[in-house]
Amino acid sequence: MWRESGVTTYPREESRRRQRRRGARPQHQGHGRLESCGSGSGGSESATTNCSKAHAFSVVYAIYNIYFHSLSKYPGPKRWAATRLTYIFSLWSGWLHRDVRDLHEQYGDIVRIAPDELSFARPQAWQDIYANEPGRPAFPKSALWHGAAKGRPPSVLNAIDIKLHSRFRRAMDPAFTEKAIRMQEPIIQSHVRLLISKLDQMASSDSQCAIVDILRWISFVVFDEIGDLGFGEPFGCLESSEHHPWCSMIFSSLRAATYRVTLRYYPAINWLMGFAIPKSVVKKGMEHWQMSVDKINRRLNLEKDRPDIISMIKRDEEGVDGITYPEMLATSSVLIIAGSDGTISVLNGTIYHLVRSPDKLAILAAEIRSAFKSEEDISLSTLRDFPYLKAVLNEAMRMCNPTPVGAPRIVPPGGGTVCGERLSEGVYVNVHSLTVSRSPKLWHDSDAFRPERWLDNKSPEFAMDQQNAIQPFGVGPRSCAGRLLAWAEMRLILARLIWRFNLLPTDTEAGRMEWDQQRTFTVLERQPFEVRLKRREGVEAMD
Ligand code: HEM
Repeated sequence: MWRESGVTTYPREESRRRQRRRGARPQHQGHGRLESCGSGSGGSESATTNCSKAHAFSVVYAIYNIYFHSLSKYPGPKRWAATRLTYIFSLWSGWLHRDVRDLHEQYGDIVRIAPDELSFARPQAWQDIYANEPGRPAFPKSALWHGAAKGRPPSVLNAIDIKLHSRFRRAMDPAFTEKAIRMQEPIIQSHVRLLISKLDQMASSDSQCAIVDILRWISFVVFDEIGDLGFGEPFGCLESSEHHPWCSMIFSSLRAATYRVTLRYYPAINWLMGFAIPKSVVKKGMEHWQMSVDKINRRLNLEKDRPDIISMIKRDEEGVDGITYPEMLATSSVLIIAGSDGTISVLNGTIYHLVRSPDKLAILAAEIRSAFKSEEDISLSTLRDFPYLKAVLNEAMRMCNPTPVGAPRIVPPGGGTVCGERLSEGVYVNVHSLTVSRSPKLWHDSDAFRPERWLDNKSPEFAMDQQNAIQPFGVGPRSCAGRLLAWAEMRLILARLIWRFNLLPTDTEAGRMEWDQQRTFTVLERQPFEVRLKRREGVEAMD
């Protein structure tokens, strides 16, 4: 390692070695090459002149960005600094998370990844960007990335104004406390029980062993749970063993939403969006919204004291001390997405690593199986005190971060300081989650799944690990509202799976899925993952 411009960098050879170790990534196209206009054989003279002017402007703009912009002093490739296009093409390819990680390896822990954006790979940046500090609020979200869609009411996720957002959080937070989750436990347990019984049937029907796409089943249970808590009715995924159209729609729309957002970087061509998006996609989006409206209306007509999230969110039609009906509509849709995506990815990632690390799985199985005589004794309150279970999930969140690209913020009017660097208003900043999760500067044996690093009595080799480098639930006023619920669900689902089944690898194509070969469109685009499930000896089949 050496230092350049006050920023620690890796030798390029080390960077190349790491790339080789991770394996070649699938080919993708369009990497930051600016299209040349050319004159075109039949083009008119004026078109040629306009094209030449545009070309000249692009060149001047790129030169300005590279050499004269206030961020020029920061390291990074010229191709990324010259125009936003390189970033956008990388984002569209689904490999932005890995491209930026490679840039950090090559250029250090502060890298310029667009004319007006810096990526940070230092733990301190979490505090500086996302936390409220005395006399200085957290950096805001930007309208570009998080602005509400036209004609839609604001939700907790896209409420950019600080006061509006804090009204949302004051109204919602009571639905996510320890006490609230205790009240929600019977609903959560009922879905986990149905999951286990469905899997048990599959394991029984095929000589006590079944190959299952565990990602699919985790998605079913998480969607049913959050649907029941957030909309007042499950999606019925477990019952039908199929994704409900609402859930399938989310999967297919995230990539399109990422593409759409990037057009906002170019307001002059943003209008193209109307033509670029196929009518069928627009229609599906409207059906999706209508489905949410119908669901929430049905729930609001149900009894008030059903212990779910909806009943615990404070309402106020004046919008002063609670959230209004339209805000509730927008927020409950968002809750289903925010409340499912991370949990599904982390649980899938946990199982992915456990089946590849039988020694760790054996320790976890011993911890869980020795503690409970009966599966029905497994409850949220008992699982809180299981150190290895907690360590396994923490390590899975490090290795399998559901949002490896991070969460962009914008420097507010008046400027701001991140890691000692004074930045002017309007600069985009981000902590790059993938890099800080896997950096060998921050973690011992950084690319290996080692839950032991999170134990109180960890071995000295992990003493220098910087555990505050990862913040899977974010930091500050906009950090995850549902983190306690996420922990509760993850502990319960994993413990009950392991209590009943032996989880084994399988040599099918989906069983050989490589975690780091998954693409990211804002969140991870998960690939099917198969495992073999075998009911433990001595455990009776479920009714
Ligand atoms: C392992 C699972 C989860 C992870 C890793 C996770 C992670 C995160 C992160 C990093 C953020 C902040 C995003 C940003 O700063 O832009 C966030 C926000 C949020 N999460 Fe989660 N989350 C998880 C599960 C849940 C669950 C179960 C719920 C409950 C329904 C939930 C509800 C929310 C909400 C409402 C926000 C928006 C908070 C705000 O803007 O004030 N999350 N989550």
